[in-house]
Amino acid sequence: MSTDRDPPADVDPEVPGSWRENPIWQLYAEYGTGRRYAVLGAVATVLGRAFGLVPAFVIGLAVDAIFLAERPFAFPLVPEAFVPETDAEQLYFSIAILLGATLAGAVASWVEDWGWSVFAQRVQRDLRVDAYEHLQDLELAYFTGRRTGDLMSVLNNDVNALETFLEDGLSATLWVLATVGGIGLILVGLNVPLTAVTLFPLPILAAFTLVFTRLIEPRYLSIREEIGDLNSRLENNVSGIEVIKSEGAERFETARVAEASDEYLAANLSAIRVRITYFPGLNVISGIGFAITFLVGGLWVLERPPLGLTGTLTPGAFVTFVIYAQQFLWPIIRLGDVVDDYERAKAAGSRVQGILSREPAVGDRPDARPLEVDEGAVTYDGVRFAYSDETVLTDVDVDVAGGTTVGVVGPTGAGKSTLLKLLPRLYDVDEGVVRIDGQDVRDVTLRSLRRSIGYVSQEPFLFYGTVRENVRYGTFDASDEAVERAARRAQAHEFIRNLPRGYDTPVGERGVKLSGGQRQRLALARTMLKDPAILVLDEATSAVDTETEALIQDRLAEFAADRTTFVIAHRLSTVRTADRVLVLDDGRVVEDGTHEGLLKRDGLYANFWRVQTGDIASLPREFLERALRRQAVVDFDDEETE
Ligand SMILES: Nc1ncnc2c1ncn2[C@@H]1O[C@H](COP(=O)(O)OP(=O)(O)OP(=O)(O)O)[C@@H](O)[C@H]1O
Repeated sequence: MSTDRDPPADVDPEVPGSWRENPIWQLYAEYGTGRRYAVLGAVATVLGRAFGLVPAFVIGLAVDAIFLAERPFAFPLVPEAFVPETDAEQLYFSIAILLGATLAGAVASWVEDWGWSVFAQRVQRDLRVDAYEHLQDLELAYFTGRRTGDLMSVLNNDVNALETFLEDGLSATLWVLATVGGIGLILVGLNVPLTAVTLFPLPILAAFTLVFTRLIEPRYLSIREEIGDLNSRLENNVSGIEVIKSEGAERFETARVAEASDEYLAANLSAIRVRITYFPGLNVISGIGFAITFLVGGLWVLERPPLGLTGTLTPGAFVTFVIYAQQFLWPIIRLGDVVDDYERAKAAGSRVQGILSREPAVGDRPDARPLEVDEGAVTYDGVRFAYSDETVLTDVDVDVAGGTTVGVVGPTGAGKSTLLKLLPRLYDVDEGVVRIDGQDVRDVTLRSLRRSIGYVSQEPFLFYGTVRENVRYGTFDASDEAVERAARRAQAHEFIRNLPRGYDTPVGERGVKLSGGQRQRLALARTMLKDPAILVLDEATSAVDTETEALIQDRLAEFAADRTTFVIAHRLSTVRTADRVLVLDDGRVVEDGTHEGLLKRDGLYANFWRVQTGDIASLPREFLERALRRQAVVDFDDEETE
């Protein structure tokens, strides 16, 4: 089964050998539903090539039959009755066939492009939607372990690379086969020995192409790596522009971008050096081959067959040979491109497959039932949890009666957020059980579970859209009145009204910039509209000023009265009125009671209270020493100071 420690999306999984396991084949088998378009494209490709070969043949025939009278004016597929008799008529007939073939070639080319494009575009669309749907079903841990840029590049660049290959690569392969096959057939029909001479450079061209592919492959790979680094740097810098400016780090960053660009440049130049040698090399080889055909054919027409060859060669057949011999070069060059596109598409396909074949670690069990919330009682029973190697929660046993408001406090990194992320199964426990009204959260459907829990985080995310759309997010059928009611309850209505277009003001990326406190209030409104049975507020009001917080608290108390509510807060005044306060330290629940009770107990909570009421002088020395040690652990986490 997959784990957190799987390779990131930009690392190609091993591609198995059998063609059935080839990622392009697998994706084609699954998504190539528009196959009839591909078949249409293929037929048009072959026909188009056939029409494309007609002119050289007709010119050769016209030279021989009309001008030199060396052979009869006869076409392979045209009945004799249709062929005119006089030279002038034969010339017009030849021109008519040339024009007809050109026209038919144009129609075939249109059908070819249309068929292949529709086929490839459909695969691209279906594959992207499917890969996205699958990706969003994967557990949160999958996302936190990966760079956003990598995942974006799978959904964008890799899916596009596949589309390019399906659209251009497959048709180009057929085009090459049809060209070489068609020319070969005609040449063999005209003169077998000279065909052998004309085809002579083919194996040399193929070997030369193979060497080129071997040399260029690692260079292309290194270009992809360098562009990945450069993109990550640019993406990071654009997101962090505020820090760059406030730290006056523009020159430093320009130098870093220049450095990444230099590496990209070097990688590109290295590939360019190989590529620009390849194409002239192809020209030289095929040019020599062409010259040999010209020489042998020329001598043959002028005097007699050279090199001990036998048979006849008419001047017209010689012209046809010369034209076709030149046309051999292009299929080979195109084949080089196809091989290149194929390699790229195979790597891209295996990355897309990497996402599609991954089973979500957090998902519905086959027999999952909808969650039934009655009281809203929450139980943590012997819970242990670790993010990969680091154990964050140990032996957590908590019983919360339905309708209770529970404050959760503790030093930074104690595991408060993690504890509550286990409730909507953003992560699954490693040991123990989390229950809601006696039902293991892993036994119920994710949809019903998450509908029943409202989770407001410290840094709420706003989608690009209007304020109204953001509040309505998740409760998509809510009326405008309901949206406004929720906003009033979250103390957001007043500031929304003062925005340029009120509830219709665009926010989120590229929208009006809202303050941290305003964003938090929109997120609260979103949750209040959802009206969940269980509410989790994770530092949900940390960014609002104390005066607004007091107002929000008042409304929240009313909202939380009949539902189970967890409130994580550093500001202890926020949890003071809670029915119960859990104090977490180093992944364990170390204190549990009411505000008054915990003050009397004179433990960790009481010391936090002293800090917040400014009574630093009466803090025990031991508390300060522990705080210092804890800071060291938080700051230098990987050095394991404790
Ligand atoms: N997605 C994650 N992947 C790996 N480790 C994580 C992840 N999220 C949190 N942690 C680690 O787990 C520990 C507990 O984090 P958590 O956010 O639950 O603490 P917290 O008590 O809510 O802290 P704070 O008060 O600072 O928000 C920390 O050491 C943190 O570094």
